[in-house]
Amino acid sequence: MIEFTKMNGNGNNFLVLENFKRAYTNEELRNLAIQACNTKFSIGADGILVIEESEIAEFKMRLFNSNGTEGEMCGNGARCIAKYAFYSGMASEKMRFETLAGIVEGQILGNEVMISMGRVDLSSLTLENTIAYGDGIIQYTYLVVGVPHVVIISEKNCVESLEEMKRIGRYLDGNHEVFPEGTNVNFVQTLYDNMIQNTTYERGVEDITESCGTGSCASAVVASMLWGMKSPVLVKNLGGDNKVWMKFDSDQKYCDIQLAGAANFSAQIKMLDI
Ligand SMILES: N[C@H](CCC[C@H](N)C(=O)O)C(=O)O
Repeated sequence: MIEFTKMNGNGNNFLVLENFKRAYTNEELRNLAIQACNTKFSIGADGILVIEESEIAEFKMRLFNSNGTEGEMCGNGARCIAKYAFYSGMASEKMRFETLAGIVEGQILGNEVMISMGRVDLSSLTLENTIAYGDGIIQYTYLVVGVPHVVIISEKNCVESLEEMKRIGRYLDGNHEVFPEGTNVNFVQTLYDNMIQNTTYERGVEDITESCGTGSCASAVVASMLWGMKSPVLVKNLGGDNKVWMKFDSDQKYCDIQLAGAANFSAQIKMLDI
């Protein structure tokens, strides 16, 4: 029997698993993610968030996506883990934890959680790349915010439906010549002055999710660089809002990013039949 806590950040939902004594090997965690995240035959989730000991911070967060791959970072997941650590007495309101993408800082702010994502390297960022798709081309920006992200302006590329977003997402994620590690794909649209709509196809889930934290940050950076949007940018996702603060270096080569939004508990689960 395996005990999980189910949590979500704006509907981006995870099964939290403690693995302090390294009771589960990487292989077991991969298989567990594939099995437990299956909605029809098991519990269902976008991924498993694993908490382990860290030698350089208070604890370590790992993400195993629903297809069994391990992601380096997860913004919505980081908020959930911070809340989990706080409510289970592992950390105080302010904490530092390790991820494969480096150390992040979390702060509990009532029902919301703020995550300092650290410095994002923008030195190799080109805003308008093109790639062939069907009979035409797609214009996109590529940047890494902990994990790889493509940002596509929906209107400019005439992307209208979720089905089309999923098709484009799967096509780019699967194009390993251009994206050797695969990629998350965000579709962004301006709503008002400092407000955007962001819809994300997630690598590792191979589908559109309700929200993506690192994707919200990637889209906010692009909105700021392309449209001059001022920080903080309110990022509307299908499942709720994320707020993104950005501080660019004077030459725009680096950006310090903070992400805030909801993190909620939904269930305590004992998984049977493994
Ligand atoms: N949903 C996550 C991103 C997960 C990244 C994962 N899909 C990968 O790239 O392996 C977030 O809130 O930032």
